[in-house]
Amino acid sequence: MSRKTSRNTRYAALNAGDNLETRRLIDAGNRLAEEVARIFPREPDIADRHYWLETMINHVPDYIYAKDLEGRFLIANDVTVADNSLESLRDLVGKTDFDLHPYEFAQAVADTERRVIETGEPIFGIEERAIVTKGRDRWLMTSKVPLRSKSGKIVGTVGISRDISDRKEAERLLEGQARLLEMIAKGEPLGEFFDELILLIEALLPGIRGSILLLSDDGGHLLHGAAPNLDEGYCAAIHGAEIGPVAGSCGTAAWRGEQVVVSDVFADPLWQNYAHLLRPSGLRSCWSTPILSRERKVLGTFALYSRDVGAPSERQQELIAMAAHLAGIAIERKRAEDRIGFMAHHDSLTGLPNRVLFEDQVTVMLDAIRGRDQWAVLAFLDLDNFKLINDSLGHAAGDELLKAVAQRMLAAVRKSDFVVRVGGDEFIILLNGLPKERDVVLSRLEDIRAEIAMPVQLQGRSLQVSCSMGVACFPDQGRTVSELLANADTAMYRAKEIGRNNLQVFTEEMAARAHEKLQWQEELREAIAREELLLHFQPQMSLESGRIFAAEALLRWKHPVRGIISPATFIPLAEETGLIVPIGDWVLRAACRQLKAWQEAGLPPLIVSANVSARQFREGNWAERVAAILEETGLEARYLELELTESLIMQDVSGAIATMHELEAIGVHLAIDDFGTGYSSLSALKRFPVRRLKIDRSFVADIPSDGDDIAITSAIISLAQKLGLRVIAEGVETQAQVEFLQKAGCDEIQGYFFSRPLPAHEFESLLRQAGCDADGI
Ligand SMILES: Nc1nc2c(ncn2[C@@H]2O[C@@H]3COP(=O)(O)O[C@H]4[C@@H](O)[C@H](n5cnc6c(=O)[nH]c(N)nc65)O[C@@H]4COP(=O)(O)O[C@H]3[C@H]2O)c(=O)[nH]1
Repeated sequence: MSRKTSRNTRYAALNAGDNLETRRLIDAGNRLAEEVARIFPREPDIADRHYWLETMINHVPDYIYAKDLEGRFLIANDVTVADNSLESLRDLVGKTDFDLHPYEFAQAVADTERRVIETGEPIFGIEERAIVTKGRDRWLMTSKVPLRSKSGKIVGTVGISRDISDRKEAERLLEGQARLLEMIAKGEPLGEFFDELILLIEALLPGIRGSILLLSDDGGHLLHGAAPNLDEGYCAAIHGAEIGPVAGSCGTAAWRGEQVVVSDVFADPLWQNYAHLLRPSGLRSCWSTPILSRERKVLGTFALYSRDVGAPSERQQELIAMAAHLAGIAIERKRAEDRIGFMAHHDSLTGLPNRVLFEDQVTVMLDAIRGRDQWAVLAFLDLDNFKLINDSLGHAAGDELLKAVAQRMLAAVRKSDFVVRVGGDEFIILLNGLPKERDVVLSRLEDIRAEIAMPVQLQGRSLQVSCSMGVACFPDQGRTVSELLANADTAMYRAKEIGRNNLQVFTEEMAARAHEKLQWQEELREAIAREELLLHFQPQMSLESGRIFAAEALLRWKHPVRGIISPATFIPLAEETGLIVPIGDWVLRAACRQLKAWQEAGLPPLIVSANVSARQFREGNWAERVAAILEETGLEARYLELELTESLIMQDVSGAIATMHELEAIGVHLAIDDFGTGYSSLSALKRFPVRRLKIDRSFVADIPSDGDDIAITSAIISLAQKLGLRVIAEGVETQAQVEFLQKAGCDEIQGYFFSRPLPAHEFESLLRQAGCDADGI
């Protein structure tokens, strides 16, 4: 016995390797041998020994058996007999595995035993799937050693097999879970994931069939998810079934948000409307568990069907819970992915496709139309005065308006067309496959414009918003996406230029104008650096003293080719492009520097006034910039007057007043230019910290012949007097105008009557001649 023990130990060392089960098996054998040696007397009675041995092996839960050279069972312990569904050892002795099990398994066993017999070498720890005819299939870990006679001759085999089904199942579950998690991580299609999940559960629970149903977006119906081994007809019949308090296992589970176990579908009232559908399949029980989100909202159901009547076992419940949990993760993950994908390609406010999606798809759409006798029409669309609505009614109202407009556009186009929000209040509409007829195109687009212009109810008000459109047709007005976009943009620009609320189709002439404008813009950008800008000065005269008290600095551009260019030509461009900001700084610096130079040259005190554009004024730190320029040029603030147009102030009255106070605090004076054109209210005017009103040239021009202009001018003068403001009339050209203004009580005049704007040196001569008197400084 001790000799055998040491041999076994040696085998263990040789063959077991790292296999834990094998090692345990061998250790158990070794311990058994030692125990037998300890318990048995040295020379026991042979019958006792036989009995003891038999008792012992019958207590071992593993299968222990010996076979002859032909694989016939010679002896086996009780568990081997019982698990082969036999009554007694006698029923087993003399049988081979071919008598007991399916051919393939029996053959595999016979092959192993043959090897042991032929080599005389034992084999330890073979893992084999025992596919048995009777009883349940199981996984075994088997060791086989040669059975020898007393003389050492091999007369058969001895086998020990341990049922390792539980361990194998746990391993299989772990592997399956890992595979499923990997599928989730890789974002594999949900259908494939569900199939894999159900197949895993079905493999772990033989005879059971699984199904996954998904809750519809409206939350009222269950839709087919996966059921790889359920009858297709049954799946089709329950697809779209309504959920409710009496709606089979799944419909009821989704309705209640909790597991519904139906042990017998033919006896349970929950199945009254569905049982007949299941009858052909032979399935009897159905246990359905809701698949829940992290917030515990029902996403769908995971159901198991069994041929047996009954409820799930503890083990089955564990698997159901695991499967429903994994399905929930996969669905949520997929939805999050879909959401991210949607958000990356759509505008979050309106839900319309965004520019990314447009750029992804537009080429394909254009390619589809290429070669056909049709147009794809690309329209840029911009809401007119959207900013005003946004600023006055608030962003929430602006958002509502955008949503309403987006819906209207969508409703006005066909499914094959494309409406895109490019940003802010800008949209692109791509109409696909229109006949090449200008009238048809225009009428379609005008219909869309009319839809947009229908009143919208916002915050209890009825609002109407118009839009400007720029249009380019593929392929005639752009053969590539970028050409088409650029040309539609040019047409859109033109639509805005001619007063908004209209539609312009791209023309070559527009392109030429746009090109020319671009050139102007470049030249203007360089004009500052090339020192092509200069100032002219126009005197402002007091009607009381008849003397010059101020000079308005007026910008000129000395173009190397085009000669002197009037600011009326280039200031609008400078404002549009933002170049007015550096240009405005230059003007202010040059004006202050010139006045300081005149002061240092001994000329009497004089005010210099400069125009300020809206864009400059809106620069956040504008008052600081003015202060810095005064500091830099050394001019005292009280000699500087800034002319703000009435319309500039009216764009944002409270913001303008705040900036005006900042300027006032520095010591700079302010005047309102073009007064009378911007509809400032009397109450607003009272709040402006200004010193002077400048009557717009247009009212002065027809004085004294035009009665209306006389009335307006007189009203402005008396208004200014009442508010304690000085008033100056600009554009004064005639003696008659001067006389009228004098009589009306106007304080000051500016205009060709007295002098045109002059270059600095000529203005200086005029000053020296006429003298000056900056009263009130
Ligand atoms: N018909 C007529 N016109 C007269 C008479 N007296 C003066 N003018 C013109 O009227 C304009 C007065 O300037 P404004 O109303 O501020 O109108 C200015 C002002 O809005 C803008 N501007 C000029 N310089 C600057 C500047 O430095 N910055 C900004 N932002 N705008 C400027 O360009 C506009 C045009 O400037 P200019 O061409 O210099 O035109 C000047 C001046 O030459 C007259 O008796 N009859």
